[in-house]
Amino acid sequence: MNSTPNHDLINVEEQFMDGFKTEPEKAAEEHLFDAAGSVMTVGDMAIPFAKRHTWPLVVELENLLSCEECDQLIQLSGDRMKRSKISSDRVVNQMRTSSGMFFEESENDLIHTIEKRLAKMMNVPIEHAEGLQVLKYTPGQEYKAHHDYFLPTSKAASNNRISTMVVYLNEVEEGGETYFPELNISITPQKGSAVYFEYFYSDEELNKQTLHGGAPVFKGEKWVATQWMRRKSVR
Ligand SMILES: O=C(O)CCC(=O)C(=O)O
Ligand SMILES: [Fe+2]
Repeated sequence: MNSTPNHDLINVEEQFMDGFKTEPEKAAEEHLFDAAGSVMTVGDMAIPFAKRHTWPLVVELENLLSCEECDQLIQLSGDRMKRSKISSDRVVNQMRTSSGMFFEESENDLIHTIEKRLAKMMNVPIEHAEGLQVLKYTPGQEYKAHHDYFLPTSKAASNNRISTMVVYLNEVEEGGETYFPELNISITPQKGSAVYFEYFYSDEELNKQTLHGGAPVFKGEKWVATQWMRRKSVR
Protein backbone atom coordinates (compact mmCIF):
# COMPACT_ATOMS: atom_id res chain seq x y z
CA MET A 1 0.00 0.00 0.00
CA ASN A 2 1.19 3.48 -0.83
CA SER A 3 1.52 5.91 2.01
CA THR A 4 2.37 9.58 1.54
CA PRO A 5 5.00 10.91 3.89
CA ASN A 6 4.08 14.03 5.84
CA HIS A 7 7.07 15.97 4.65
CA ASP A 8 4.97 18.99 3.63
CA LEU A 9 3.45 19.45 7.06
CA ILE A 10 5.46 22.21 8.71
CA ASN A 11 5.22 23.37 12.24
CA VAL A 12 3.86 26.83 11.53
CA GLU A 13 3.69 27.90 15.16
CA GLU A 14 7.38 27.24 15.62
CA GLN A 15 8.21 28.99 12.37
CA PHE A 16 6.39 32.22 12.97
CA MET A 17 7.25 32.50 16.64
CA ASP A 18 10.89 32.34 15.72
CA GLY A 19 12.34 35.72 16.66
CA PHE A 20 9.64 37.17 18.87
CA LYS A 21 8.48 34.49 21.33
CA THR A 22 10.50 31.92 23.14
CA GLU A 23 7.94 29.26 24.06
CA PRO A 24 6.04 28.28 20.92
CA GLU A 25 3.68 25.78 22.55
CA LYS A 26 2.70 28.22 25.27
CA ALA A 27 2.56 31.24 22.99
CA ALA A 28 0.15 29.44 20.66
CA GLU A 29 -2.43 29.72 23.45
CA GLU A 30 -1.70 33.36 24.17
CA HIS A 31 -2.34 36.68 22.58
CA LEU A 32 0.25 38.44 20.46
CA PHE A 33 -0.82 41.88 21.65
CA ASP A 34 -0.04 42.62 25.28
CA ALA A 35 -3.54 43.56 26.42
CA ALA A 36 -2.72 43.81 30.14
CA GLY A 37 -3.42 47.30 31.51
CA SER A 38 -5.09 50.16 29.67
CA VAL A 39 -2.24 52.35 28.35
CA MET A 40 0.81 51.48 26.28
CA THR A 41 3.79 53.81 26.12
CA VAL A 42 5.71 53.98 22.86
CA GLY A 43 8.52 56.55 22.85
CA ASP A 44 6.95 59.71 24.25
CA MET A 45 3.39 58.66 23.33
CA ALA A 46 0.90 57.23 25.81
CA ILE A 47 -1.67 55.22 23.90
CA PRO A 48 -4.86 54.29 25.78
CA PHE A 49 -6.60 51.09 24.73
CA ALA A 50 -9.62 49.00 25.69
CA LYS A 51 -10.27 45.34 25.06
CA ARG A 52 -13.51 44.83 23.16
CA HIS A 53 -13.29 41.04 22.92
CA THR A 54 -10.87 38.49 24.41
CA TRP A 55 -11.00 35.33 22.20
CA PRO A 56 -10.39 36.35 19.47
CA LEU A 57 -8.73 39.49 20.76
CA VAL A 58 -10.18 42.78 19.51
CA VAL A 59 -8.79 46.02 20.93
CA GLU A 60 -9.78 49.64 20.37
CA LEU A 61 -6.95 52.19 20.68
CA GLU A 62 -6.97 55.97 21.01
CA ASN A 63 -4.48 58.54 19.74
CA LEU A 64 -2.30 56.05 17.93
CA LEU A 65 -1.49 58.69 15.31
CA SER A 66 -1.43 62.45 15.83
CA CYS A 67 -3.76 64.71 13.83
CA GLU A 68 -0.74 65.90 11.82
CA GLU A 69 0.30 62.33 10.99
CA CYS A 70 -3.26 61.53 9.82
CA ASP A 71 -3.39 64.64 7.64
CA GLN A 72 0.03 63.90 6.14
CA LEU A 73 -0.94 60.30 5.31
CA ILE A 74 -4.10 61.50 3.55
CA GLN A 75 -2.17 64.11 1.63
CA LEU A 76 0.63 61.75 0.60
CA SER A 77 -1.68 58.95 -0.53
CA GLY A 78 -4.32 61.15 -2.18
CA ASP A 79 -2.49 61.46 -5.49
CA ARG A 80 -1.65 57.79 -5.64
CA MET A 81 -5.14 56.35 -5.18
CA LYS A 82 -6.43 53.74 -7.53
CA ARG A 83 -9.61 51.76 -7.41
CA SER A 84 -8.95 49.19 -4.65
CA LYS A 85 -7.73 45.80 -5.58
CA ILE A 86 -8.25 42.92 -3.21
CA SER A 87 -6.98 39.41 -2.49
CA SER A 88 -3.59 38.03 -3.36
CA ASP A 89 -4.42 37.84 -7.06
CA ARG A 90 -5.41 41.52 -7.01
CA VAL A 91 -8.83 41.31 -8.60
CA VAL A 92 -11.09 44.36 -8.52
CA ASN A 93 -14.59 43.33 -7.46
CA GLN A 94 -17.61 44.42 -5.51
CA MET A 95 -16.26 43.26 -2.12
CA ARG A 96 -14.40 46.50 -1.68
CA THR A 97 -15.52 49.57 -3.54
CA SER A 98 -13.12 52.08 -1.97
CA SER A 99 -9.92 53.38 -3.57
CA GLY A 100 -6.54 52.45 -2.15
CA MET A 101 -2.78 52.46 -2.33
CA PHE A 102 0.20 50.88 -0.59
CA PHE A 103 3.23 52.80 0.61
CA GLU A 104 6.60 51.22 -0.05
CA GLU A 105 8.11 49.73 3.11
CA SER A 106 9.65 52.59 5.14
CA GLU A 107 9.49 54.79 2.02
CA ASN A 108 9.97 58.04 3.96
CA ASP A 109 10.52 59.23 7.54
CA LEU A 110 6.81 59.58 8.31
CA ILE A 111 6.02 56.05 7.10
CA HIS A 112 9.03 54.60 8.91
CA THR A 113 8.04 56.32 12.19
CA ILE A 114 4.45 55.07 11.92
CA GLU A 115 5.51 51.52 10.96
CA LYS A 116 7.86 51.35 13.94
CA ARG A 117 5.12 52.50 16.33
CA LEU A 118 2.59 50.02 14.90
CA ALA A 119 5.08 47.13 15.03
CA LYS A 120 5.81 47.95 18.69
CA MET A 121 2.10 48.08 19.54
CA MET A 122 1.39 44.89 17.61
CA ASN A 123 4.37 43.18 19.25
CA VAL A 124 5.75 41.85 15.98
CA PRO A 125 9.17 42.69 14.43
CA ILE A 126 8.94 45.39 11.74
CA GLU A 127 10.37 42.91 9.21
CA HIS A 128 7.01 41.09 9.35
CA ALA A 129 5.10 44.24 8.35
CA GLU A 130 3.57 44.64 4.90
CA GLY A 131 3.69 48.11 3.36
CA LEU A 132 1.12 50.41 4.97
CA GLN A 133 -2.14 50.57 3.00
CA VAL A 134 -4.42 53.62 2.78
CA LEU A 135 -8.07 53.33 1.73
CA LYS A 136 -10.53 56.08 0.92
CA TYR A 137 -14.31 55.55 0.92
CA THR A 138 -16.82 58.04 -0.46
CA PRO A 139 -20.61 57.87 0.12
CA GLY A 140 -21.99 54.47 -0.92
CA GLN A 141 -18.58 52.77 -0.74
CA GLU A 142 -17.91 49.91 1.65
CA TYR A 143 -15.79 46.85 2.35
CA LYS A 144 -18.02 43.81 2.76
CA ALA A 145 -17.35 41.34 5.59
CA HIS A 146 -14.14 39.39 4.99
CA HIS A 147 -11.14 37.77 6.66
CA ASP A 148 -7.74 39.43 6.30
CA TYR A 149 -5.82 36.15 6.15
CA PHE A 150 -5.39 34.21 2.91
CA LEU A 151 -7.13 30.90 2.24
CA PRO A 152 -4.89 27.80 2.47
CA THR A 153 -5.27 27.38 -1.31
CA SER A 154 -3.63 30.76 -1.95
CA LYS A 155 0.10 31.04 -2.62
CA ALA A 156 0.32 33.90 -0.08
CA ALA A 157 -0.85 31.54 2.70
CA SER A 158 2.67 30.10 3.08
CA ASN A 159 3.53 33.33 4.89
CA ASN A 160 0.06 34.26 6.03
CA ARG A 161 -1.16 37.36 7.82
CA ILE A 162 -1.51 37.07 11.59
CA SER A 163 -2.83 40.44 12.78
CA THR A 164 -4.33 43.75 11.62
CA MET A 165 -4.35 47.35 12.80
CA VAL A 166 -6.86 49.65 11.07
CA VAL A 167 -6.17 53.31 11.90
CA TYR A 168 -8.84 55.94 11.21
CA LEU A 169 -7.41 59.03 9.55
CA ASN A 170 -10.51 61.23 9.78
CA GLU A 171 -13.98 61.42 11.32
CA VAL A 172 -16.77 60.16 9.07
CA GLU A 173 -19.89 62.33 9.04
CA GLU A 174 -22.19 59.31 8.82
CA GLY A 175 -21.60 55.56 8.45
CA GLY A 176 -18.28 53.79 7.86
CA GLU A 177 -18.12 51.82 11.12
CA THR A 178 -15.87 48.76 11.25
CA TYR A 179 -18.09 45.82 12.25
CA PHE A 180 -17.45 42.24 13.39
CA PRO A 181 -20.71 40.36 12.69
CA GLU A 182 -19.71 37.22 14.62
CA LEU A 183 -18.70 39.18 17.70
CA ASN A 184 -21.41 41.83 17.68
CA ILE A 185 -18.87 44.66 17.73
CA SER A 186 -19.05 47.93 15.83
CA ILE A 187 -16.38 50.62 15.99
CA THR A 188 -16.96 54.24 15.05
CA PRO A 189 -14.02 55.90 13.26
CA GLN A 190 -12.28 58.64 15.22
CA LYS A 191 -9.31 60.51 13.84
CA GLY A 192 -6.05 58.93 15.05
CA SER A 193 -7.82 56.00 16.77
CA ALA A 194 -7.62 52.38 15.68
CA VAL A 195 -8.97 48.87 15.93
CA TYR A 196 -6.61 45.91 16.37
CA PHE A 197 -7.38 42.21 15.99
CA GLU A 198 -5.37 39.00 15.56
CA TYR A 199 -6.02 35.62 13.98
CA PHE A 200 -2.97 33.41 14.45
CA TYR A 201 -4.72 31.01 16.83
CA SER A 202 -4.27 27.29 16.53
CA ASP A 203 -8.06 27.09 17.01
CA GLU A 204 -9.35 27.91 13.50
CA GLU A 205 -12.78 28.77 14.89
CA LEU A 206 -11.29 31.78 16.67
CA ASN A 207 -9.59 32.95 13.48
CA LYS A 208 -12.87 32.70 11.57
CA GLN A 209 -14.61 34.90 14.11
CA THR A 210 -12.43 37.84 13.08
CA LEU A 211 -14.77 38.28 10.09
CA HIS A 212 -15.15 42.06 9.69
CA GLY A 213 -16.13 44.77 7.24
CA GLY A 214 -16.27 48.50 6.68
CA ALA A 215 -19.93 49.59 6.67
CA PRO A 216 -21.08 51.86 3.82
CA VAL A 217 -20.26 55.52 4.23
CA PHE A 218 -23.43 57.61 4.10
CA LYS A 219 -22.03 61.11 4.39
CA GLY A 220 -18.52 62.56 4.13
CA GLU A 221 -15.35 60.59 3.40
CA LYS A 222 -13.65 57.80 5.32
CA TRP A 223 -9.88 57.37 5.24
CA VAL A 224 -8.08 54.46 6.95
CA ALA A 225 -4.52 53.17 7.11
CA THR A 226 -4.19 49.40 7.51
CA GLN A 227 -1.12 47.57 8.78
CA TRP A 228 -1.02 43.81 8.25
CA MET A 229 1.54 41.58 9.90
CA ARG A 230 2.84 38.27 8.48
CA ARG A 231 4.02 35.12 10.25
CA LYS A 232 7.47 35.46 8.80
CA SER A 233 9.64 38.25 7.53
CA VAL A 234 8.56 40.02 4.33
CA ARG A 235 11.30 42.62 4.06
O1 LIG B 1 -12.45 50.21 6.55
C1 LIG B 1 -12.61 49.46 7.51
O2 LIG B 1 -13.28 49.79 8.49
C2 LIG B 1 -12.00 48.10 7.49
C3 LIG B 1 -10.79 47.98 6.60
C4 LIG B 1 -10.35 46.56 6.47
O3 LIG B 1 -11.01 45.65 6.82
C5 LIG B 1 -9.04 46.25 5.87
O4 LIG B 1 -8.33 47.18 5.43
O5 LIG B 1 -8.70 45.06 5.81
FE1 LIG C 1 -9.94 43.72 6.68
